[in-house]
Amino acid sequence: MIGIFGGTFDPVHFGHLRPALECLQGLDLEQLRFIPLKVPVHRPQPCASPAARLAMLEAAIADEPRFMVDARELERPGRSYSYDTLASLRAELGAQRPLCLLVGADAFAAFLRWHRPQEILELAHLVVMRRPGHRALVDPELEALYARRGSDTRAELARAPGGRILFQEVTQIDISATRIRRLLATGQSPRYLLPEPVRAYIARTGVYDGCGMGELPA
Ligand SMILES: Nc1ncnc2c1ncn2[C@@H]1O[C@H](COP(=O)(O)OP(=O)(O)OP(=O)(O)O)[C@@H](O)[C@H]1O
Ligand SMILES: O=C(O)c1ccc[n+]([C@@H]2O[C@H](COP(=O)([O-])O)[C@@H](O)[C@H]2O)c1
Repeated sequence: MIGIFGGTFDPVHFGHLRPALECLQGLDLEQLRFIPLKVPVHRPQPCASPAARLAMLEAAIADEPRFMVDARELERPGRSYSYDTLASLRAELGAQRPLCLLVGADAFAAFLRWHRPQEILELAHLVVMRRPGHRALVDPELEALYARRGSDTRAELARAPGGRILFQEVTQIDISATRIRRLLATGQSPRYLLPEPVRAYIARTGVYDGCGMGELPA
């Protein structure tokens, strides 16, 4: 099984990395691809450039052999729809290989408003990571989807290319990229919230200088 973890990663932090590693280990994934988006469908444009977010991701995962960065969304013009990304991965990896799309609880809560959600679920399994302060099953429609597609076992995911939804227990880490950008905007250090090479990259390049504070999630 291959894992796919899409995000803005503006910047990548330990709230991404530790839960992602626990999914990799818990589901015994062959590899986990971090896929930074280019043009968000659902939120304002990222503060750091695609090249900077890519460089920070590469620095963050360099020591974990089964982690890799996949830059296909950065190379594709237009909005970064997850459906398009999964369709292109499917074309490369074949119809049968199980794909697991990792999403945090907040991303999953909005899943039915994504572009072509039903088709996404045909192309891949969804692996939902709980996240502090966020509910995953937020409405009856999503609950109904989970009632039909929910799964508790890795074995069930391994048997099909996609179509199941699994909640993976992960360490709860209350870190967001918004909070890190706010610290930087107020001249405070983000040290220990993200990997040291990423912190050093930010300090060296000034990539977040002049970036707004952003809204903290409620
Ligand atoms: N602390 C965390 N715990 C679990 N999942 C997380 C955490 N932070 C982010 N994620 C998940 O990682 C994916 C990418 O998130 P993203 O890059 O938007 O990070 P973020 O910290 O939420 O950023 P921002 O604060 O800019 O919205 C999403 O599926 C999100 O739910
Ligand atoms: O394709 C969509 O319609 C869609 C809508 C919202 C979010 N996503 C994807 O969900 C992932 C997490 O998004 P975010 O904002 O939490 O970084 C990222 O890969 C987004 O491209 C995708």
